[in-house]
Amino acid sequence: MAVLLTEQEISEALGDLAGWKHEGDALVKECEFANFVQAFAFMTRVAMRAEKIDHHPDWSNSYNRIHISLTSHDAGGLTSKDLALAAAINRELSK
Ligand SMILES: C[C@H](O)[C@H](O)[C@H]1CNC2=NC(N)=NC(=O)C2=N1
Repeated sequence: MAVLLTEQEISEALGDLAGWKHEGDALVKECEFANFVQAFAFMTRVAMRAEKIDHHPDWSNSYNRIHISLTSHDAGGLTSKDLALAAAINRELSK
């Protein structure tokens, strides 16, 4: 099982993760797109990345908005896998 990050490790990492906030045991981000198709295309790209790193977002979609929450369920909090997925999501958003 992955090791939980310390508060200091989390706040340091957030410096490089634009738009992400630390809430409880999760990193959260709100995304807005031009329309539903753009939002769903983004979710599909992220789904492929999530499968590759075997770490998956908790998220919800309403038309052009997506609420994303990342946590490591098996570890009971934030791990390096959440940071890796948050960085991968930001890379997809910047394309
Ligand atoms: C067996 C497999 O590694 C686990 O089920 C993985 C898959 N994806 C996961 N994703 C997230 N966010 N948390 C997990 O604990 C988790 N566990």
